Amino acid sequence: MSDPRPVIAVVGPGAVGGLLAWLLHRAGEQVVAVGRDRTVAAIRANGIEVRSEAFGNGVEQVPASTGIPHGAAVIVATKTYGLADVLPSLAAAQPSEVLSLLNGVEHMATLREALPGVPVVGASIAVSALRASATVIDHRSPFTRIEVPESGDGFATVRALADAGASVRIGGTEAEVLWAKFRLLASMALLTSYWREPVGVALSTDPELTEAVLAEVAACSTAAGVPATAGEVAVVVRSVPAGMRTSLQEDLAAGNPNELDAIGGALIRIGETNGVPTPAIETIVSAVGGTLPR
Ligand SMILES: NC(=O)C1=CN([C@@H]2O[C@H](COP(=O)(O)OP(=O)(O)OC[C@H]3O[C@@H](n4cnc5c(N)ncnc54)[C@H](OP(=O)(O)O)[C@@H]3O)[C@@H](O)[C@H]2O)C=CC1
Ligand SMILES: CC(C)(CO)C(=O)C(=O)O
Repeated sequence: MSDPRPVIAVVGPGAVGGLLAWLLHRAGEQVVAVGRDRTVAAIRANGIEVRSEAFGNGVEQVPASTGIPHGAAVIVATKTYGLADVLPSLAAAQPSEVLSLLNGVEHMATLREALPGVPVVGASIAVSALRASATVIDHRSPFTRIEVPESGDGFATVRALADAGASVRIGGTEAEVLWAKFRLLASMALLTSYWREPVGVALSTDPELTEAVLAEVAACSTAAGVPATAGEVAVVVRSVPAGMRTSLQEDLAAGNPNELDAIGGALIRIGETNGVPTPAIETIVSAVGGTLPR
């Protein structure tokens, strides 16, 4: 007899969460988009619309709620700065599992501390998605790749995402998965935000600064237990399409709340803890946001 499919709650139905909730609902999963009042009201009124070359265009009437159903299998897709606000309701819902798709490396400790006894796994997602409005999502990348560590093998959310059409790869430790994404994201996000240019121009404008950032990111990764060289980071970063922009850059340009602290701040904190100097990253963080960590 096959396992009954659990209710899946997507907490944070923005660009990433909305896209995944839409995909899951289209695939026939029992999915609920869990958000704040205005977004929930908008989804109830309009459904979630996705505009995507990869998946096609369409509206799905995804059920929406401000509360997490008890015992649900949860996908967390808030921004890092929104995580603290959802932790109490997440803990109260006693989820059967929690799959985090947040960018960054510091949030997993926070999640685990709030959810003792709950299976929690940190995965990463490579996708380019942007909200055109509260309920309309532009899926701009031809890919939607989710990297899940070995510990997430068997998660109902992972199986459902794969069945719904996301490209899911399972392998490695959580630290390896999160740092692989973080090394790429942090290098690109800091340089694109500093130069206010797409990746290609941001990497080539000041080669010395670029090399310094890549070396500091690699050194922090190594210090955190996931060895990497600047050369390895450079190969991955240089394989990204030159015209790509990052969500940190977009958020800073729009004056929106942003993940500068979860990206640059985290690297500076990791450097401080491990005796790794991060002068280039500090210069960029000060210049773009003035938000140096405590
Ligand atoms: N967009 C992308 O292409 C990519 C994003 N990521 C990562 O995925 C994560 C989500 O990003 P993204 O989807 O772009 O972000 P969005 O801002 O589009 O969506 C975030 C969602 O989280 C909700 N949220 C934020 N703060 C709170 C809060 N305090 N309480 C409850 N809900 C909250 C928002 O609520 P509301 O609806 O009320 O605004 C929104 O629904 C981030 O860590 C990002 O770095 C990773 C790869 C690519
Ligand atoms: C790496 C990138 C640009 C796309 O996946 C991203 O995660 C972001 O901009 O937040």
